[in-house]
Amino acid sequence: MDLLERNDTGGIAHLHMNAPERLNALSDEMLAALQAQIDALAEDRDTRVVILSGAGKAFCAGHDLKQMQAGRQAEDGGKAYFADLFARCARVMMGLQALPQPVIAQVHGIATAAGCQLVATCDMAVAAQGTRFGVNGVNIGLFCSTPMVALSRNIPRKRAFEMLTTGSFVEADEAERLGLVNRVVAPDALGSETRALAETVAAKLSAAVKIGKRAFYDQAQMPLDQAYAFTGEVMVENMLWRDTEEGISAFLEKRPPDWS
Ligand SMILES: C/C=C/C(=O)SCCNC(=O)CCNC(=O)[C@H](O)C(C)(C)COP(=O)(O)OP(=O)(O)OC[C@H]1O[C@@H](n2cnc3c(N)ncnc32)[C@H](O)[C@@H]1OP(=O)(O)O
Repeated sequence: MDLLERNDTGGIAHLHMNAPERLNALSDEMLAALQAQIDALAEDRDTRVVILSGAGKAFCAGHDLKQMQAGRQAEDGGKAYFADLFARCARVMMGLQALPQPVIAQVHGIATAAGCQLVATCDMAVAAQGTRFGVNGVNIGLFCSTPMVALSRNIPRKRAFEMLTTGSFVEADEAERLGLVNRVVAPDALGSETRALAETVAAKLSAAVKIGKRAFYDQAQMPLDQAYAFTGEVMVENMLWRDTEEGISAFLEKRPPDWS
């Protein structure tokens, strides 16, 4: 059984973390497996949408605490290992955001610490009722500074700060109100609802979704005037495609588009 299973159907790549005995903790091996899939997906022209889920009773419980304790046995107390670990984790998170395809987290059970960071990093998320979200590193004396980057950019500042400093969990309904997840569904409908969202996006003109995803994050870094100038250029490029001409013609002629 692979640590990270991949199943491709209908232009949707489903990545399934499969280390339930450690609640899919982000071990060195799990980070490497995620990075390998990110590298492959970045070059994959057939995949339109990615789903990320976890096996067992939790989506992901953050960094692997057993490996972290082992890492500190090195002569330098683990300094080099930890620096490398957080750099590798950051590369995975930034890689997910930089993927051309939208990534949807399919979340159940618990998503905590770097696991909650994964949810915040994904472009969209669907959660099962009963899922709990936290950044509870502070409970073990480890402030979740790197998860803070994604969390503070995705939910209101004061609520992010409270989660980081109290280590307390947020229930699924509140996660939806905060915008950490798009929707909360019955546990037995989690797979089908996530798949339906993925299929809706996969049915759009993939090239448009892909330049749109890149522009979504790039423009967020810019002052207002630059953001309008930049997104205007993106739209000009998009308008010049034959498939966009076809999409507009199809609308005007009241027929489905026939994209290349
Ligand atoms: C900058 C970012 C930093 C980080 O990400 S640091 C990691 C921070 N993460 C945590 O502090 C979470 C630690 N885990 C927990 O607090 C609890 O778990 C949960 C609340 C998530 C779930 O509790 P429950 O449902 O009671 O499960 P269970 O019996 O504690 O866990 C099942 C098995 O999974 C192992 N496990 C859980 N989390 C981790 C982890 N993060 N790294 C490695 N192993 C983990 C346990 O030890 C245990 O294993 P066994 O059955 O052998 O006793």
